[in-house]
Amino acid sequence: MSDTLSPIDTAKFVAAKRAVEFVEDGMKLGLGTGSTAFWMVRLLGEMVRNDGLKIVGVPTSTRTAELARQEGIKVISLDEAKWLDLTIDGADEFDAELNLIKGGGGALLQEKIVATASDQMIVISDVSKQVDTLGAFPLPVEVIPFGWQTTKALIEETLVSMDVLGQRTTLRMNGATPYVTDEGNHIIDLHVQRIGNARQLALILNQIPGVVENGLFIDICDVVVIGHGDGRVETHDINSGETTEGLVHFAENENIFSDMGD
Ligand SMILES: O=C[C@H](O)[C@H](O)[C@H](O)COP(=O)(O)O
Repeated sequence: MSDTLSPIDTAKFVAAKRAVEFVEDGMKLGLGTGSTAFWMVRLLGEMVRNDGLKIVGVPTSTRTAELARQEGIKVISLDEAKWLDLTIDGADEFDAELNLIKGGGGALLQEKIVATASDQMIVISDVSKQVDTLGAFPLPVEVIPFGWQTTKALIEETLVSMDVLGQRTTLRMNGATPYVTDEGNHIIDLHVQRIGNARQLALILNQIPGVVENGLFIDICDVVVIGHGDGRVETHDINSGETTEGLVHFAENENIFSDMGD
């Protein structure tokens, strides 16, 4: 459908384009992180500059804060906002109940705080992230650097005690050094293959000393907008049970594609 974007980027773009239709004047928005959320922030920037949309945004990472400012979106802190109308963010996996794995880009902690402090969370995703059971994507767990090897061992013991299929854990690296999150923490990725009881695992992981937060988002997401490479979008609302389908039209020469940077 698009000569400018690959099918995967088209899918991400159309999901974002449909999701920003939920945004209304005066809203306080949570701004997600990642390659799908990138389009959402770009589109909101256009709406602010061209249509006079009045919003304030609470970013979920330093990357998103920088992009939002570049786009002319007024950025405030969560403490200034206190509560948000809507958060739009990507995900690494989502299931039929709209439970999620997030944190592939390392931003899960701020993302979970921001999404939880929102009346509504919309996930934007390409169709490849839809799964029957969460867990094929390695589950990120944010840990404090102090004693991280002990925390990692405790996480592995927990996986064994819960009989989780696949108990390998790896410290996320950034080249030769451990990856460091915006909060100065590390991330341990859990290669569990399949998470039978995501609700229970999310609770138990957070009880391990040294664990700050895990990437399982349970009962937080309200709506998922799924984009396809041919421009189709599906929207599922978990609260109303409503599902809609449509086609998002966009012009190849939209300004938004002219300075994509990367
Ligand atoms: O930490 C990163 C976030 O949870 C992202 O929303 C998630 O990894 C999906 O990112 P992307 O849209 O780039 O696939």
